[in-house]
Amino acid sequence: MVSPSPAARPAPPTNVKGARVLVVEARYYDDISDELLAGAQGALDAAEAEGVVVTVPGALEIPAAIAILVEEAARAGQPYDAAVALGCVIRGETGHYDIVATESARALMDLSVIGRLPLGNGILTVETMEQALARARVSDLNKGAGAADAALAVLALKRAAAAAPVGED
Ligand SMILES: Nc1c(NC[C@H](O)[C@H](O)[C@H](O)CO)[nH]c(=O)[nH]c1=O
Ligand SMILES: CC(=O)[C@@H](O)COP(=O)(O)O
Repeated sequence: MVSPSPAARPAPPTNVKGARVLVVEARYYDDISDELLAGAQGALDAAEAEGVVVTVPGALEIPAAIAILVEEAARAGQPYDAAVALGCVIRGETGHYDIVATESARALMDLSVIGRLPLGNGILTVETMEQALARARVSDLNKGAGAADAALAVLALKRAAAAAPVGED
């Protein structure tokens, strides 16, 4: 089996400075969440974006939390520019793993595509705690930063498209 290696992280986009990013973390495993959050916050800091962190019980609650908070922030005139989902789903004895892993991912994809919301999915779906730690640790695969980087990359694309719509003379 190929061992994953830390992916080279991209330089932060230049047009996301000051972005307001909602970070929703499912604090199901504290040690994992600490690492994912530190990684995501580091990526947002590097891009000079503002992270607003909200905690929910588990991965299944993340999509609804994002949907609710994004809508309320827009209504309040303080919209979020992007969102990051952080969590860890570790397979147990039953099929519940498949529900939690698949449904949270599916709902996040729908939220992002339908809502045109730049969204990074940092919900780990793994077999063991060891796999989770290797992916969560900032000093290792740093998947929290990867999720934040992904959200910022799509936000940069969105802002660039808005600034110069395709086909405009
Ligand atoms: N087993 C894991 C869960 N399960 C809980 C669900 O996410 C949800 O909170 C519950 O079904 C109530 O709606 N959540 C994780 O984030 N990680 C797990 O490993
Ligand atoms: C991912 C889960 O929901 C899982 O941790 C629950 O464990 P089990 O399948 O043994 O109930």
